[in-house]
Amino acid sequence: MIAAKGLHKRYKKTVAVDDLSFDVRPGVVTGFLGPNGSGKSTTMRLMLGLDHGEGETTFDGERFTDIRRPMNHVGTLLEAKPFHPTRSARNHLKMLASANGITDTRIDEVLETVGLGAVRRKQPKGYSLGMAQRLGLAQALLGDPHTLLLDEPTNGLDPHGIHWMRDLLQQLAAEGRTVFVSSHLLSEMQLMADELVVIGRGQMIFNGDVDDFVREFTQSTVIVRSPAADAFLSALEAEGATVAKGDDGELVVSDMAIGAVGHLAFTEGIELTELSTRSASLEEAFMSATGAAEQFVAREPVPTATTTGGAQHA
Ligand SMILES: Nc1ncnc2c1ncn2[C@@H]1O[C@H](COP(=O)(O)OP(=O)(O)OP(=O)(O)O)[C@@H](O)[C@H]1O
Repeated sequence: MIAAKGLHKRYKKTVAVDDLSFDVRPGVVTGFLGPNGSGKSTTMRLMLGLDHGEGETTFDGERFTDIRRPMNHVGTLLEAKPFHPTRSARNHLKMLASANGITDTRIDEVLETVGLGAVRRKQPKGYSLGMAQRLGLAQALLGDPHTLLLDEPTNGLDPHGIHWMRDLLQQLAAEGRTVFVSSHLLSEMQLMADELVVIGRGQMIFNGDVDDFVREFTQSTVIVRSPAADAFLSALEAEGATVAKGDDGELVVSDMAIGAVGHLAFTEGIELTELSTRSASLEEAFMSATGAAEQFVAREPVPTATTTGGAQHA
């Protein structure tokens, strides 16, 4: 269990983390989301006491800096390639292992777990970003910790690697560990995380269940198909619903519950061939929740003369 209380960090005029408090519970994957520059990495550094700031974080009741042999309790991955460039992956882990009373068998075990068994004697300077992330994860897992704190672990991984990472983190959580992981891959997070901490400009936006986040920040719609679509559209609008008609004739109904839509069809004597709900995605919820808190907003591309058809051929 992680308990973060009153985390606060200011860089001169910038408040990077603004009085954040949250709990991360064991047994589930908790995703840490926020737009670029919202303070995720700073929060994670504060949690580990690697940055000066206010507030306190405890891991199963203890501050990270007070834990004897922290690798055996809290595994961390904060940046890719934090390795000596010419020391082999195995030697890198061996150095950490011997300082923490971890056996050679465990080193080979974690290298196999992360898929680096075959290249364990290679120097990390020859590693791709994805391989470096795997070595970073091996380092985090080395002490068989009960808690994992991972900043963008899927960064640089190919689709197979991302899938593998998702399965692994879910398995580690199912074993009862506390898994706190940041990522910009929202579709992946929707599949991987059970709970979320969402921040914007250093402030808490949401802390809770993924499904509740999607429900709170989006509107699910009701999809209707009917041979009398136009007549039903008018009836729905007369009842105050907002209705959009798709090219293929489907009606997308907002502001009315599915039961009320079905009841209206019944009272109007209109036949329906489909009546279903469409839930919004985590990405839609994230956009809606963090839109106002986005710090870096790109300008719309300006069309050039050639793309607007302004160029004339002689
Ligand atoms: N060493 C630093 N000096 C000054 N400002 C900093 C420093 N590190 C971070 N910041 C600022 O603090 C804010 C939060 O940055 P942080 O890197 O924690 O965000 P993030 O959510 O991890 O971003 P990203 O998603 O882009 O990785 C940003 O405004 C950033 O510019």
